[in-house]
Amino acid sequence: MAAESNSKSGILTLEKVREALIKQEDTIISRLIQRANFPLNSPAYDEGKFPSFPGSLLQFVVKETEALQSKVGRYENPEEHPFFPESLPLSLLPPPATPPVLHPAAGSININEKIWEFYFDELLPLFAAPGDDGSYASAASSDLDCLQAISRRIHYGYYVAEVKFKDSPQDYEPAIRDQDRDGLMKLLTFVDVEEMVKKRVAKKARVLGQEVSLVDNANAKTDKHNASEKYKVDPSVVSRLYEEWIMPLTKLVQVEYLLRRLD
Ligand SMILES: C=C(O[C@@H]1C=C(C(=O)O)C=C[C@H]1O)C(=O)O
Repeated sequence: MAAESNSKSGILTLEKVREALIKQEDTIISRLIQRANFPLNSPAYDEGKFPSFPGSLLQFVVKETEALQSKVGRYENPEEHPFFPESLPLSLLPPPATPPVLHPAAGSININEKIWEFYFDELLPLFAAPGDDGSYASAASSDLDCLQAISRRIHYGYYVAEVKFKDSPQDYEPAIRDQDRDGLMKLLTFVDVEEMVKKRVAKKARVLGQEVSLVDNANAKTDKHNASEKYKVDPSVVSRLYEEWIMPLTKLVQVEYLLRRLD
């Protein structure tokens, strides 16, 4: 998957980086909707359930998919990280010709373990209905699609951090020299932007996840936010995903990157 053009061109502005994050919202929400087409399908996550695989069916799907994607250069993009980095095959393509935009520190910051944990332990049960319809391969591929979109969004924090640093090195450098995590967190946090993000993603979940029918529903016409209206993924879950996990982890990536930015 190609990185957005701003990450390749070297002309990084906060506006462009934020535009890229906004586009990624659509991808994340569409993928959650896709996963919600299947019930939880818990046997896909049981280790040893299928003797043909060493771990769970899900782990098998993720490892095999990542091996293939690694060979075609997916992980040459700094914002793309594998969930199983151990013994991945190398890319068969020549390295990217464009000069790197980021400090090399980006390569050593991978918080996919945290992402994996919250996705399976907390998020998935909030939007996948209980039950088992036997379509384990589809559910597992769909999980990987969600995980990759969320991971990419969170690790995009490198670009956010880089552009904020370049815009005001005089503010960031003292905090970096003091290795002051709290100070950096304060500098890079924009509460009003975060509030807008939460509202926008809930709205997108309402628009992208509405049931479309040829018959007009009188209630839907008069009350767009009717509580009885059914969405494919609950908009409040999407808003919570951003509030509790995506935005805090994007900021964690920013802090980790900035702490190493002067190395
Ligand atoms: C990503 C940014 O940094 C922080 C994290 C945000 C996010 O993850 O959406 C939003 C606002 C900031 O507090 C930004 O400023 O756009």
